[in-house]
Amino acid sequence: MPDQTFDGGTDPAEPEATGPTTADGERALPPAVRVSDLWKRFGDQIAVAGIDLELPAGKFIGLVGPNGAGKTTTLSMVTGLLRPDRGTVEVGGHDVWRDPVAVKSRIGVLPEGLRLFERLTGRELLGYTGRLRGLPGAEVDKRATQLLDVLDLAGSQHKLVVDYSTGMRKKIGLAAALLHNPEVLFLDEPFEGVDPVSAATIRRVLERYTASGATVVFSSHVMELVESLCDWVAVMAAGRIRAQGTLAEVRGSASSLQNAFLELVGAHGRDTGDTLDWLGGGAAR
Ligand SMILES: Nc1ncnc2c1ncn2[C@@H]1O[C@H](COP(=O)(O)OP(=O)(O)OP(=O)(O)O)[C@@H](O)[C@H]1O
Repeated sequence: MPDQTFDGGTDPAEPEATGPTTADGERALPPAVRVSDLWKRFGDQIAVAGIDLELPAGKFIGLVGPNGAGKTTTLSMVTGLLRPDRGTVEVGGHDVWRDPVAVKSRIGVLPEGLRLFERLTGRELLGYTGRLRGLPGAEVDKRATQLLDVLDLAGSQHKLVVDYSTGMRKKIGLAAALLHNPEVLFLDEPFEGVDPVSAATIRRVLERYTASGATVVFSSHVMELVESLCDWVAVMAAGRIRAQGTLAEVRGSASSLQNAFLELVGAHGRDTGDTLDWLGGGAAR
């Protein structure tokens, strides 16, 4: 359990600690997330086509793929927001659809298209979220103060969420997702629309969180970011997993994750030069 993250006590909603890896990292932990034969179809569109994933505990995990690959659909099913057509998902050994309460007490989620209670202030939002999570009021106050401070939102804590910028919304959403000290944190595009200063802040918080034994799973298109942050990567394209493993395994002999990614999704050397021959100052209007 990553309790030292915010100097918090153990979460009363958490019945037992999973325990971090040993200093030498030798002790094998059960996977944080296990996905088996997961499918989702929207009409004629197969968004997720039978994926299997085993996401190791205590790692910073990147789920990458081109637009429309099925990342959001996968994360929505894994976090219990969208019912799969077929397949199973386990978080910490608990089935997401058979045992949703056990799973939801162990996870934090920053979904795509984050919906927040807009007419609350940032501070009120955290207070409300903490009480919904069953935390005592004094503990919620303490953790909220620390999170607002660390995420550089203390000066805006009494502003209504509706008046927050995109980056501030991501940060207050992240604070709400972390408040109950989850074992696994799922983030859909956490750095999109976030300025470099805020991105560095978010990054520091997440690095500290994983260093204490917790697991972060995040989706992104930004390969440099994934390469610099993640220990473990899953590459998705057209609803399937093309590769999964440590960063070194997925990168293979390619010079960068970006190049490995382009190979894996079949986009290397794609030519646009001839098709757009009308585009540019020298071309006929
Ligand atoms: N509610 C829905 N109804 C119909 N089709 C959907 C729905 N949600 C997703 N899809 C389709 O499923 C496929 C996967 O979409 P998804 O949003 O999971 O991809 P993604 O990898 O998250 O993409 P992006 O990186 O662009 O956010 C796409 O073809 C998309 O159009």
